[in-house]
Amino acid sequence: MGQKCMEKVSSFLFEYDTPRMVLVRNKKVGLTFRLIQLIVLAYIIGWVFLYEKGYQSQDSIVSSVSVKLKGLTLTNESVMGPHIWDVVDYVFPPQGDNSFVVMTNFIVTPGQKQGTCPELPDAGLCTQDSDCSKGKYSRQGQGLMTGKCVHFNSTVKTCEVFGWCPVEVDDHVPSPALLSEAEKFTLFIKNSITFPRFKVSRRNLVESVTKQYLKKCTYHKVTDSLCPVFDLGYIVKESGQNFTFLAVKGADQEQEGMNLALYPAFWAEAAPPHKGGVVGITIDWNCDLDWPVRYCKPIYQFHGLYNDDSNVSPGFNFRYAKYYKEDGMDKRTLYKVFGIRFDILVNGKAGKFDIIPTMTTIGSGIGIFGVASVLCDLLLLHFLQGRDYYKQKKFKYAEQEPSKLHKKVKELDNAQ
Ligand SMILES: Nc1ncnc2c1ncn2[C@@H]1O[C@H](COP(=O)(O)OP(=O)(O)OP(=O)(O)O)[C@@H](O)[C@H]1O
Repeated sequence: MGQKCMEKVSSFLFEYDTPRMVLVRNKKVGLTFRLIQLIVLAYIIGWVFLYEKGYQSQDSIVSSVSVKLKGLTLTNESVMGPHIWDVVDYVFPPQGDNSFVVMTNFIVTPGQKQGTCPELPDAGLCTQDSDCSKGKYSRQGQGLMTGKCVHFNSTVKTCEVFGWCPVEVDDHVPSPALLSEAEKFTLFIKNSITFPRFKVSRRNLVESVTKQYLKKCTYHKVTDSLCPVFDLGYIVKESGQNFTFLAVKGADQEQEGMNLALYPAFWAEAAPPHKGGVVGITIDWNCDLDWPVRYCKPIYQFHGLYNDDSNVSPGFNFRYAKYYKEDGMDKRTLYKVFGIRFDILVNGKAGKFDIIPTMTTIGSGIGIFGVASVLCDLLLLHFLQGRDYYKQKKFKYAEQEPSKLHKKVKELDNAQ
């Protein structure tokens, strides 16, 4: 018993078993094997290592964006007269968030005060007082109904409401847009990023953007691709939209019966099929930190968002009011603002050499080499003409144990 045990231990310690290989001298199989190995090698080195940088570990980006706009424009419409607009007047919110609206058009309702006045016909007509439920408001209404049905004009009667009077009339949107000059406004984007894992921080004001350059540069995708000052018109054009149309209602052409025939033919031709008043500005940072950090630079891209073909609620608008006191009474000027919304999004990742992904990639690469043997075995044992011969050579066949011999072995075992 003890001797058997010793034998097992010594065979465990002092023996090494290795699989026996069959060397096949066949040109077809040999060439196929090398070809597959070559393809696998090219895939591992070319794609996995060089293109996908399988030797690097990755980190995602943490970022912050702030903006500043500059530009002036003059409007001269009937209600307000000559009026100059600067950045404080046309950017919402003015604090420089990464998502903001630039006003391009508006409907102004001056001198509103709390009181009673007839509702607009849009909110519903009436014929008698009982059509107007006191204290209620209609969905499209601008005040609470007083319960009276009054003349809106000589032909139409609407419910009287208690609200900010006179009510806003917004069925005529100025066209061309009042602030169409907004196309020339400039947008300055400041973007700070960090890759916390690699402890690398960068700004979009990279080494080549000096104080002097910043004062006079304007972004152009070919000539000034690192300048962080952008013309709004250029951004909208690059996003595949048409500023002139977008500015009217914050929506592209063909919206709500805009008659293209009224516009010069080249506008209609130039206008792409996009609609919607939202422009996405993306800043991409893809940094290979095995190289000096100065090569880590932002790439700006512009996208037209809301590009659907729906005619329902096109564009972008909201209301805001400026309040003042006149003769001891609270009054306000109401603005329905049409604008273009800009959303700045930052994407990016950084990679740096790391031994763990390198070893993992090499390991999986070696594993993929096994594919060559599997495919060549398939070819050799199932498709080649001499497949039976190769099977004979590859496999050692063992028939079932002869029963007599089996008995003898058992007897010997028992005798021991
Ligand atoms: N929207 C913009 N368009 C063009 N240039 C801009 C814009 N915003 C800022 N700049 C210029 O970029 C530089 C850096 O701007 P920053 O806001 O840091 O300085 P600033 O002196 O406070 O700017 P400013 O007082 O001119 O608004 C300044 O020269 C500024 O004039």
